[in-house]
Amino acid sequence: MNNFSSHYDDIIDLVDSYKVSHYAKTRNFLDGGVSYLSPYISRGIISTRTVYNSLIKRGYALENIEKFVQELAWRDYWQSQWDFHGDKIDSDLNFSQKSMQRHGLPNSLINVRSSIDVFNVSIEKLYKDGYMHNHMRMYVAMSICNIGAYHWHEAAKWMYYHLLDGDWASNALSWQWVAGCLNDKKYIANQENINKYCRVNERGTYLDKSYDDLAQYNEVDEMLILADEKLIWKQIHCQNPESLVHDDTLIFNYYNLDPKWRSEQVANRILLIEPKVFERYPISEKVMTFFLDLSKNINDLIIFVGDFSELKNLCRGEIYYRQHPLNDYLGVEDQRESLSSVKGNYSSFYKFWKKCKRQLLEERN
Ligand SMILES: Cc1cc2nc3c(=O)[nH]c(=O)nc-3n(C[C@H](O)[C@H](O)[C@H](O)COP(=O)(O)OP(=O)(O)OC[C@H]3O[C@@H](n4cnc5c(N)ncnc54)[C@H](O)[C@@H]3O)c2cc1C
Repeated sequence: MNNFSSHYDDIIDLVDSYKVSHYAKTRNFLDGGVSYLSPYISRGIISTRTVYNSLIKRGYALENIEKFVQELAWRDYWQSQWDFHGDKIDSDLNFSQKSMQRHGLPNSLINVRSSIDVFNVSIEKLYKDGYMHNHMRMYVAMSICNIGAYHWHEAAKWMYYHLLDGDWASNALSWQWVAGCLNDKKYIANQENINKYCRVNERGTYLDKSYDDLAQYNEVDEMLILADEKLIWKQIHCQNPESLVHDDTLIFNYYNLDPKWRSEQVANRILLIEPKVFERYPISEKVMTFFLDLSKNINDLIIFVGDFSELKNLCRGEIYYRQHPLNDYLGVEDQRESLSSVKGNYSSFYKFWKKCKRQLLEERN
């Protein structure tokens, strides 16, 4: 069971005490030495840069922790793709999803009735803890999209709904990567692979086949029944203020909860919850509670539920916010922190990484 603390000092302790040495060798195993930092990075309470700086300060050299830093860079890469493509990441980006036959979600998986036990255990854990290991996310996504022939979009929304680290760029684009919408190649894993990385020994399942057989799959009975699943976010009720005390206003939101951001500035601190964002990308009650708990690290924060335009009417002075593709705010925009300043559209992660790594090495010299 993962208990994700919402206290800032605990989070910084986690960053500063993370032992990265076994990461490259063990990260693909369900019980491997991963960092569990994604809920904090996704909520913008810390950044990929915070994590990298902590490692460098502790004496690690980039060459010895490259795999881990590459994973941090994957996150920045997906973000830069979202910045570049905007809403286009909500549909098949580079290639249409091939052999797709249905929309919706398979009842067996999302209601924990799969004939593959380790899927049931992991999905139950997702509902309970709000976390799923990266390799399991890939297995579940490939089962839904490439075996069950479901379109990726609703399934991605379902996973995002339950993840404490829900980040629409990492989520939607990873689902698209699995479904072959980014590079026209579908990701498939068979039961032997799952058994190895999950340390189980399941036999005779629908995935217990050779890769050639799996590539020819037509239909799997247990994947055909659609779930009647509605993702509803529970609006929080709060009384919006009628006026604000200070001249300037800092906007925090689902993607920016950094208590260190402009912390010296005298300003109103507003947690802006725009219903239109959560209607489009709903989150579960559990995830909402975690988000609100994390926001308590920001002193004197006022929760405002409504559109930016309504908030703007209450503000006298300058409005400050951090850049994010979901924001259509007006005011002074600060950049988000990332590993490097590399931005824009890169057709492959490795082209992006090459530039990012060069910057990281240059900054060392
Ligand atoms: C289908 C699918 C859906 C996903 N949805 C999300 C999501 O909604 N939010 C999210 O943050 N990540 C998502 N990921 C990426 C990845 O699974 C998680 O970032 C990772 O599992 C988080 O666990 P960790 O912090 O222990 O990672 P670690 O392995 O310790 O990695 C350190 C950090 O690097 C970044 N990272 C690691 N792997 C990836 C990756 N494959 N892609 C992007 N960044 C990565 C994360 O910020 C992570 O915190 C998804 C992956 C898949 C395959």
